[in-house]
Amino acid sequence: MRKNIVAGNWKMNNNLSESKALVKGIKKAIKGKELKNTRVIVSPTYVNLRAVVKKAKKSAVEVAAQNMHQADSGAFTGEISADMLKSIGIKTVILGHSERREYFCETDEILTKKVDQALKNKLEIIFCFGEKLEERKNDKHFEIVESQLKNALFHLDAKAWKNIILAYEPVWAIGTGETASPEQAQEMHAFIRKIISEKYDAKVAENVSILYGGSVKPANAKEIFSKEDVDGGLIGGASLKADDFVALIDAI
Ligand SMILES: O=C[C@H](O)COP(=O)(O)O
Repeated sequence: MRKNIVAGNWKMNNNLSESKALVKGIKKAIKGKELKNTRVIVSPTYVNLRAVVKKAKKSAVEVAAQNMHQADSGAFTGEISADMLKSIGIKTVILGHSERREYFCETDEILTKKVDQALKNKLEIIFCFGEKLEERKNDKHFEIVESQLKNALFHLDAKAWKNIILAYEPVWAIGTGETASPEQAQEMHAFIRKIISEKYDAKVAENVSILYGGSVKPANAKEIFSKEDVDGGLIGGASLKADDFVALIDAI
């Protein structure tokens, strides 16, 4: 059975003490809570990963990296490898976030390499994708999403999908305050499950968690998360305050 997931992407926010305080707050707030079928993940910036992993120890909070490089090692100044992440206790990595695609020129081709590299290193992937506003306006959103998934993930065999979490994030809804309606999210998530089922089988499609991301906050989370094919959220802004983030966990 697939899991619900509430994942906080802290992006380029929180210095060391802020990161430690935030994870401590989340850890304290969820202690003793019955999380049932829900995973809680936070994703600090690289330099704070180790400290957050340490603070999150002996709690239900898992820690993910926001990115990694596709090569094993070598002359790639400023980059981080899968092996480095693993060596500090990281088991999950976010790949393909629209900010990486937009500001750091990450193409489907590069993302395919990153996906393969992560899986080769036994890292679980939260794979992000989603259409831009123009694409939605021109009714191209299904086509775009399908091509993003096909290009970076459909070369994988069915077994590999055990280590894939999908995060549908319409670019027009990220950090804008504008959320996809629960119906728009459900429509897209059902479409995603359908194309995975067609490519693989119903079991793979049913077992993959599909998160929604884009201006999810305590006020709208319950309605979005209640949709059948929405298995939680990848949260930006609202993951930066422990109270808000925990309210989202409660909304599942
Ligand atoms: O990774 C998270 C998404 O980009 C959503 O960000 P947001 O909740 O601030 O809109």
